[in-house]
Amino acid sequence: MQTEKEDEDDASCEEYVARSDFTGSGTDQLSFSRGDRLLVHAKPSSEWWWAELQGVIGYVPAGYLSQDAAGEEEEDPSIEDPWQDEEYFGNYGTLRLHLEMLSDKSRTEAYRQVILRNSASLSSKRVMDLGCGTGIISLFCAQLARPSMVYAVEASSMAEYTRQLVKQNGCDEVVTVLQGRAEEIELPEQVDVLVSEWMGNCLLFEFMVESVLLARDRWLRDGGTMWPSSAALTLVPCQADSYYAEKMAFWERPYGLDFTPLQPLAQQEFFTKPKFSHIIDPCDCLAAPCDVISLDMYTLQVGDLEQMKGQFHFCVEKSAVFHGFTAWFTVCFKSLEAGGATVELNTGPNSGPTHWKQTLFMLDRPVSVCAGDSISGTIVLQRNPVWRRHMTVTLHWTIKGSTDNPDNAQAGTKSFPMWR
Ligand SMILES: N=C(N)NC/C=C/[C@H]1O[C@@H](n2cnc3c(N)ncnc32)[C@H](O)[C@@H]1O
Repeated sequence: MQTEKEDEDDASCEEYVARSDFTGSGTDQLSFSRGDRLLVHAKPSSEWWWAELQGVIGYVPAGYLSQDAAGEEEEDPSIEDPWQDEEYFGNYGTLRLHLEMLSDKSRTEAYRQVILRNSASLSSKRVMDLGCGTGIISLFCAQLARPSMVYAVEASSMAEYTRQLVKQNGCDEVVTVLQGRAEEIELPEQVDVLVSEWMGNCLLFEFMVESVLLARDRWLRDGGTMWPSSAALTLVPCQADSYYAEKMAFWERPYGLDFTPLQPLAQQEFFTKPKFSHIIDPCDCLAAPCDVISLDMYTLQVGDLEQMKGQFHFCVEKSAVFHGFTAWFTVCFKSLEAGGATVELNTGPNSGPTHWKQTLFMLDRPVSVCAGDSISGTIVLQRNPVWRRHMTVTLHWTIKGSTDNPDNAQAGTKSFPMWR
């Protein structure tokens, strides 16, 4: 028999259904699986609610929950595969993306340098190459070092060709190709080194990093090495005159006509999403770039990926038009030898070009800034609760003049879906 208080409590509780798995991080977040029915006790914020599942209480991301009207589990047919694996691995079953990655000398040479500089220490080591693609990293291991075994794991149909490449290059004694998702395959043993080239645009897009963390927890021995060992997302305020002219100013006087009524459409169409494969010229940077998010691949947890937050404070170095922010990433590979040299792969404007290039986030309206002004704020990478390879990047910024009094500060915020 429920007491009046319990009735009252239940009355204030609402039942929700989880639309996707969620792995909580920290003690106060509640983990759950898709289809779980949670009792929401309170909604302290629009993002995080206080909920209960089988007697356990904790914070849950509100975006993961839906209140299906009829009460039975209505599966949204459009969300048949939140990881879009069919399309994702389908793409990697063709050569286009592998050719792009292999043609990227900065990227591929960086991994080759890691193997070369650690070749002595790699002797008799067991290596897992997660998402090996055509197997280039595994072939470097067999060609430049003497590991005892390399498990080259590849989920797409490319794996059968990778097996041929391994045999064609006389590496089949050392390299074993396993076709399947890293989360599902079984290795005969733990490994000493987990190497993977998992970085997506803005570092995290595609969220292949989740697969790397799950494999780390399952197959990397204690004290084993993660390659990359760390990663950092870098941000800088920038001018983007040519992009702005091409997409927005163009409508001012095409062929002597006034097409400015189309500019709101242009803003919506060209500036709502980030511009992948932007190439920023170092002189477009309005301030010294700064690392806004840093990942330690030994301690990072899957739950941490739901929301990554960073802060920035830029001192504007030259008077210019502030069109937006540009982001890129750097990964580091620590040496297998204590004190050995770290190899770095930097995808920024002062390093060799890579296939990632940089990512440009255009403001809705450019702002003129002067040397000495400050641009400070936060960046939030919010993982999409349903489409698990996607995220939204939200920037909050405040521009303060060096001379103006503080209440002349200009604040702004904008969210950029990548891509849903
Ligand atoms: N975006 C960048 N940089 N690299 C993407 C690299 C992706 C490669 O790794 C494979 N891959 C991705 N995730 C997994 C997984 N969980 N298990 C096995 N293979 C996987 C893809 O099929 C591509 O061949």
